Amino acid sequence: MDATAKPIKPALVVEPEVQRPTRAEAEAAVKTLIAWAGDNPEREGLLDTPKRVVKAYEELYEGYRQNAHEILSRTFDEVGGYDDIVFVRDIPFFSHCEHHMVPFVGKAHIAYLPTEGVVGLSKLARVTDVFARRLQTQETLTAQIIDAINDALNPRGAAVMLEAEHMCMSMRGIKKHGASTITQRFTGVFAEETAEQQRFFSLLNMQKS
Ligand SMILES: Nc1nc2c(ncn2[C@@H]2O[C@H](COP(=O)(O)OP(=O)(O)OP(=O)(O)O)[C@@H](O)[C@H]2O)c(=O)[nH]1
Ligand SMILES: [Zn+2]
Repeated sequence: MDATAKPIKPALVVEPEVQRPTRAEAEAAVKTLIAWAGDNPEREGLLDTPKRVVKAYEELYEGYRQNAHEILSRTFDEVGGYDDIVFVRDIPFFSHCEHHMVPFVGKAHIAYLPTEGVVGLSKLARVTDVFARRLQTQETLTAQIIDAINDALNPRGAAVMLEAEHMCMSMRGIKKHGASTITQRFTGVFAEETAEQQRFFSLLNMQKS
């Protein structure tokens, strides 16, 4: 390998390294799971369910076919020299835990300090979805979002906080409805300077007008 080549970060790997089964194989697997749950996959109400589930999976897991770097590649320089904090909070997301394939649902709060122009605000929400629409842990999701922002925008600092409820803890297992999990990661000046970190928290807690 060329010693200067930049290694691909796992966060930016788009395609899983597995052979994708055919749609028919995926539908057959759903049929098996219906029977495993205890129902009859041949009864009328369930006949089209494998098709619908596979179609839903295409949407729920579309992040595997998307590229965060591409989404963040379009930046705007004409922002009147603005170089202070850009903070988008309360971005709703849905993901699925990689242990049980059950949803976890919550909000992302994302901030960065621009250096080379700013990115469209919606792109921060899109990047959240690129990684949320995969099988995840909340920790990995947090790390992948901030890695993608750092990689694409080279900001002076970035901060990502996620708060979510995991249905695998509410609907099954320990059954603790309402428990929320918070994960956060700071890089650059948000990691190095307490004052910047405090600014993140005060904006996070600021009353909405
Ligand atoms: N750290 C972390 N754990 C998670 C996440 N999503 C689910 N889990 C946990 O993953 C763990 C899997 O534990 P296991 O003991 O292997 O599986 P299990 O027998 O189904 O566990 P229980 O949920 O306790 O019934 C559970 O404790 C879940 O709460 C996540 O995003 N991050
Ligand atoms: Zn789980």
